[in-house]
Amino acid sequence: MNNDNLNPFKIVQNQLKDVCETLGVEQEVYDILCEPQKTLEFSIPIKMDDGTTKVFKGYRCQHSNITGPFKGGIRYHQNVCLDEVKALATWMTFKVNVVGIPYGGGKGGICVNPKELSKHELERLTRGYIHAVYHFIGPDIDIPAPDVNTNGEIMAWMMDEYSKIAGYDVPAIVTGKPVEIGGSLGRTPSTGYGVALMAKMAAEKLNLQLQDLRVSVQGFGNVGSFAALTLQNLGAKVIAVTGTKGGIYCHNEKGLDIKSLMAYYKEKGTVKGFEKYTEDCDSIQSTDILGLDVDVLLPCALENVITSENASDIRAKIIVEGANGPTTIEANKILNEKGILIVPDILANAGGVTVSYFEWVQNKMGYYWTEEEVYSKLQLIMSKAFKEVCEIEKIHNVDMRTAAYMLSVRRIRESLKIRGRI
Ligand SMILES: NC(=O)C1=CN([C@@H]2O[C@H](COP(=O)(O)OP(=O)(O)OC[C@H]3O[C@@H](n4cnc5c(N)ncnc54)[C@H](OP(=O)(O)O)[C@@H]3O)[C@@H](O)[C@H]2O)C=CC1
Ligand SMILES: O=C(O)CCC(=O)C(=O)O
Repeated sequence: MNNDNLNPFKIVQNQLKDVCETLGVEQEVYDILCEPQKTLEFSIPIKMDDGTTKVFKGYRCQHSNITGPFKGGIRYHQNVCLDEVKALATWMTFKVNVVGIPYGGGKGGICVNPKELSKHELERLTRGYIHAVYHFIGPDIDIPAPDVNTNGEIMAWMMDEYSKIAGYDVPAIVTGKPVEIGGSLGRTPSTGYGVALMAKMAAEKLNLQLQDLRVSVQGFGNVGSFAALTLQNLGAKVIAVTGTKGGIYCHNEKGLDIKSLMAYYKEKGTVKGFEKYTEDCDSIQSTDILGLDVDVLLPCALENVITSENASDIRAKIIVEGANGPTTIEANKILNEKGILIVPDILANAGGVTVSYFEWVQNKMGYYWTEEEVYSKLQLIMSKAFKEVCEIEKIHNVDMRTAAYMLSVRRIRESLKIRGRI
């Protein structure tokens, strides 16, 4: 029986409460940020391929636009619910303010297992979602993007449907679009790239050499795969990867060949079975990933995977949270006591929204940057945020998560003050 608080919205409210107390800010800061500004909950009926009609539950939550338009992804998953969407939207507000980009926080989702839908059903569902939120979102109001089980193709359908209703092309309505229709170079790998960059900076902080690092990755979707690839390109060895159906572990000194694993995943939709095609590789259970003997652990799947029940098994020196909310509050305490360095989600996975911001800026200018420009601007923003968080960590003798929240809440408070809201 797990006694951890597993409600992500309660978790983020607790995180906010703690940081407001640590900073000693006005009660109004907590009162304004502890609930979203607006949340839309709706039904999306769609015609299935067999002629029947099914109704899906959809959400879009606008947590705060005090520092800019609401911004955040849309998740398609069978566990999507109101409190999860509210939590993810709230984390977005803190995330954009850690990296200092001019956005607020939002998030959306549909309660659906997209793997059970045909491509045509998925397209109708996506277009139905846009019909439901059309009057709620806008390129200067609330800008969706990809999250779990959504991708460039889905963003293209969203942009197309919004533009059809508007009567003209509105590329800046979503980010994470294919480059052919106004997407930014580098957006697809950006979250994983940023996670890898944060792992590199965390290793440097502990005086560890990248070449000596053994890395494990939970989740091999957009974030996990590009984090693994980037770390391998930087010289680290990725020795284990898992997904929902199981995973793989590599015994040799070189680690997994991530490019081949990505090609395998693209074809099969799972990492399971890759061991049959690779030397020195075994299959492992999904749950085995956390306790492996590695230097760096990258949780890149879902919330609440590191709990008080498994935190003491973790042997990594560094955890870089690619996923949003992978660590419960109770587990965080155990990991801190063990002296594990955690780069928190609101910093670690901010590379995605940062390049989304670049995409939106490029859409507004109608002028597009090279990949090198995108990556160099991303590196500047993320390494600056990492250093600012470390500075607060040192001055206040707190962990990196608390420091990241302190940096973010201070910035939001400043905006509230200047705008005359408090
Ligand atoms: N996409 C983005 O730009 C951003 C995403 N994030 C966060 O990163 C996380 C991952 O998102 P993303 O990569 O986009 O999502 P994807 O849908 O691309 O991939 C999700 C991955 O997680 C795996 N997974 C799900 N549940 C489990 C589990 N219990 N154990 C092991 N693996 C599991 C899936 O396995 P399988 O392969 O078997 O389906 C899949 O590989 C989420 O928390 C998301 O909110 C954060 C910032 C930006
Ligand atoms: O790219 C974006 O706008 C948001 C990505 C996202 O949903 C996240 O950072 O969790």
